[in-house]
Formats: sequence, structure tokens, C-alpha cells
Amino acid sequence: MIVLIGPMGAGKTTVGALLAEQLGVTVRDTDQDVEAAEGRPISEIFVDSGEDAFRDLEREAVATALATHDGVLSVGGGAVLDPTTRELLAGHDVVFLRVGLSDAVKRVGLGSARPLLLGNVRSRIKALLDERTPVYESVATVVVDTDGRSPAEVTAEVVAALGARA
Ligand SMILES: Nc1ncnc2c1ncn2[C@@H]1O[C@H](COP(=O)(O)OP(=O)(O)O)[C@@H](O)[C@H]1O
Ligand SMILES: O=C(O)C1=C[C@@H](OP(=O)(O)O)[C@@H](O)[C@H](O)C1
Ligand SMILES: [Mg+2]
Repeated sequence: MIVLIGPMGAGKTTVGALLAEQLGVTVRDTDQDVEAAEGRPISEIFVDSGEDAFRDLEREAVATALATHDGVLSVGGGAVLDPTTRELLAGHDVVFLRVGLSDAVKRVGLGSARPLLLGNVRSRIKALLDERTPVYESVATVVVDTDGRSPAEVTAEVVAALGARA
């Protein structure tokens, strides 16, 4: 499996779809899997059931996708904070899509679909980048910078980076 990790706004969902199309495989996205299983959006799961409940559903969604799917898997930005998930990712191609603060802020906008960004989007993203970047780096087998690059350009970089490793 090729697994895309990184912060909100890195382009995991967008690039995951493009990458799968380019490689002729299928894509799964754990956020979409959780929403489909629950029949409600992530923002609602956070409000009604809390973040811990979402993390349980997310851990389950990653495990199921890794066991039943082969191709590309995009996960939510917080998925790799879970130690069980990190263990499950061992042996897979794990691509860290890196994004800086300014591009991440531009990309996520001000919508309410990402509950962890409610309030001051810029300071929330900065805190999450500071806290999580070491985790992304420790889990990744490949790192691709996305700042100033279009999704198509990022996808091409991922293909090249994976090819260079193969
Ligand atoms: N490389 C990029 N350049 C510009 N915009 C991007 C790029 N990658 C994604 N986007 C846009 O940023 C937003 C967040 O992308 P998404 O794929 O949902 O990121 P993630 O899943 O990592 O949170 C979307 O509106 C998407 O179209
Ligand atoms: O970083 C996070 O903790 C989260 C990222 C989101 O996914 P994206 O990274 O695809 O935006 C989604 O899973 C949820 O809102 C929590
Ligand atoms: Mg996503």
C-alpha cells in the first residue's frame, strides 16, 4: 500500500485520488470511510461523540483499509498519532506530504469541516505542525514538499520519489 500522511491541507485526499488514477489502482480515504460507516460528517462526530470517539473510529478504519485494500490510502492528519496505527504502517510505502503554515492556511480556508481548526485557523495549524511534524518524519519512508506546487505536480513528485526508492 502507498499511504499518504501529513497535516490538514497537505493535499492527502486530493493527491491520493490523482496518484491512484495515475498508477491504475484504487484509492481509499479513512475520513470518507469513517463518515460512510457512521452516516454523519466528521464535524458532527467530533461535536456529538468527541475526538476520542473519532480516533477510535479512525484507528479501525485504517486497520480495515490496510487489511482489505491494495492501492493508495489517504489518512486523516491525526491518524499517525496513534501508536497502533504507526505499527500497522510498518512495511508500507508511507509518503509524508509536507506543507508549510502559509500554504496550509490558504488551502484549508475557513470552513467548519475540520473541527480541530475552529477558532484561529493559523495558530491552530501552527500548533499542530509544531507538535506533529516529528511524528510524520518518524513514520515516513518518503517525504515530498508540496508548497507552491499544484496537486498534479505533487503527484508526479510522489511517483518519482517512489520510483527512485523501488
Ligand atoms: N498542491 C496543492 N496546491 C493547491 N491547493 C491544493 C493542493 N493540494 C490540495 N489543495 C486544495 O487544498 C484543499 C485541501 O486538500 P485536501 O486534499 O483535502 O488535503 P488533506 O486531505 O491533506 O487535508 C482542497 O481544497 C484542495 O483542492
Ligand atoms: O489532523 C487531524 O487531526 C484531522 C484531519 C482531518 O483530515 P485531513 O488531514 O484529511 O484534513 C480529519 O481527519 C479530522 O478533521 C482531524
Ligand atoms: Mg483529507
